[in-house]
Amino acid sequence: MTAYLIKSVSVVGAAPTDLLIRDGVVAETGAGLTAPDATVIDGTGLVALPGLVDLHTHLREPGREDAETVESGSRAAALGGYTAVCAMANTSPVADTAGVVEQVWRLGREAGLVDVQPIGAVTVGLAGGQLAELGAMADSAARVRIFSDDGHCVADPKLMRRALEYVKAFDGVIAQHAEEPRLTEGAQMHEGEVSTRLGLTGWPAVAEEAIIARDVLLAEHVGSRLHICHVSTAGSVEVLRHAKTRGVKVTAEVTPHHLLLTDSKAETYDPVYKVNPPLRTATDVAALRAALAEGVIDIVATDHAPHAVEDKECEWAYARPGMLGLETALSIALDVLGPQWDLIAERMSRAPARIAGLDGHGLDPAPGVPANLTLVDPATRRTIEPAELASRSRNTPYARMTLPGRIVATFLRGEPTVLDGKAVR
Ligand SMILES: NC(=O)N[C@@H](CC(=O)O)C(=O)O
Repeated sequence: MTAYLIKSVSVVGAAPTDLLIRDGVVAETGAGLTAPDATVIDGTGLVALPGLVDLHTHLREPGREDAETVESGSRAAALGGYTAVCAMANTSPVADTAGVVEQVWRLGREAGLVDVQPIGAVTVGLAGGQLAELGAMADSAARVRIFSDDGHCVADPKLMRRALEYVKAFDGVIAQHAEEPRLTEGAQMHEGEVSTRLGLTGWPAVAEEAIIARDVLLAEHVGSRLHICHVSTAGSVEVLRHAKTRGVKVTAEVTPHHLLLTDSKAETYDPVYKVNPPLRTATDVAALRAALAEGVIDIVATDHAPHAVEDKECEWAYARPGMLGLETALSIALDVLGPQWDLIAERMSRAPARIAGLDGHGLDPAPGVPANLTLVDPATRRTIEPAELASRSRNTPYARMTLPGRIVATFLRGEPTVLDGKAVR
């Protein structure tokens, strides 16, 4: 195993120091380190962060390997500074059995570029009718702790209650896609001034807020852990604030795109901006940013949703919802939050690792800690070219935008997955 000596790097924004990586761990930190056998990396101007952890990634394997595979998604993740991703269950077949979650887990190990932690479905086939084999998935080699029907809401309150009760036994968490389906029938975009003008059916904010309100009360009643996927409205923030004040065990995520883009993008009729939940208003964006800074929203999660060209480059009404996220998330966070490195480390690494219970991840580089880390160059700006992305899909909403920050290197247990901004394999 090669040793790496990173010279003069700022660890999470602190004064520059040297980091020696050896045998999979951070062996030493301090000024003026030497190690004749180590490969030296000049860290001047770079920031070392604990490897990023994504709680919400769609890897599309099994079933839609034309859009993404575990390997291509893992490479995109590593290039984005990630060392662990949680793979959503809406594959084909659905990850609702021990067999499928073990398959995804094994493919992740074989790719070896990030730790892939499968998420299990809450209900059989994501159909919302009966609970999936939560216990078997938890006991499997994949050790599933997060369950989600993401893409679909667990709309039946009784099933949601059962699921919360079930996972409590092993400190699992239900990650809810909060969307009251009766309120979003035929919805194409956020319900508001722009949807009225464009004549597109709206997805009202209340469809999200009503489910979050119901589920924080259920989680409180059961005493179980609830996580809310892709929070998108100012009203949701208020419901979450209330729940947290009451001590409900609820955590929440926001996506990079909901922190940056608004429903005005729909005016282009370019389906690259079609996503679930939809892009909202500038007021919502401001509330989400404030909630993230304050901690009412715990984490940034990408909702990386790759889609094949034929599913995106068509009429708006027929396009699938979803956007790429892994290779641009850190840049968007830097753009939105500025160089608040401790906040970025907390919201994109430490907190998601805690929620997912991922050992060895989300730990600041320090002696003895597994060397899962990423090196960021905050001074470089780069222009996003879809053709250059490692993802198999091209549906990035940031095409040809110039964004701050470049991932220079990523290490997974001491081995580089990215060096000089390029995937090692
Ligand atoms: N977020 C998205 O817009 N799409 C997700 C699932 C979903 O609809 O939430 C996907 O799997 O493509």
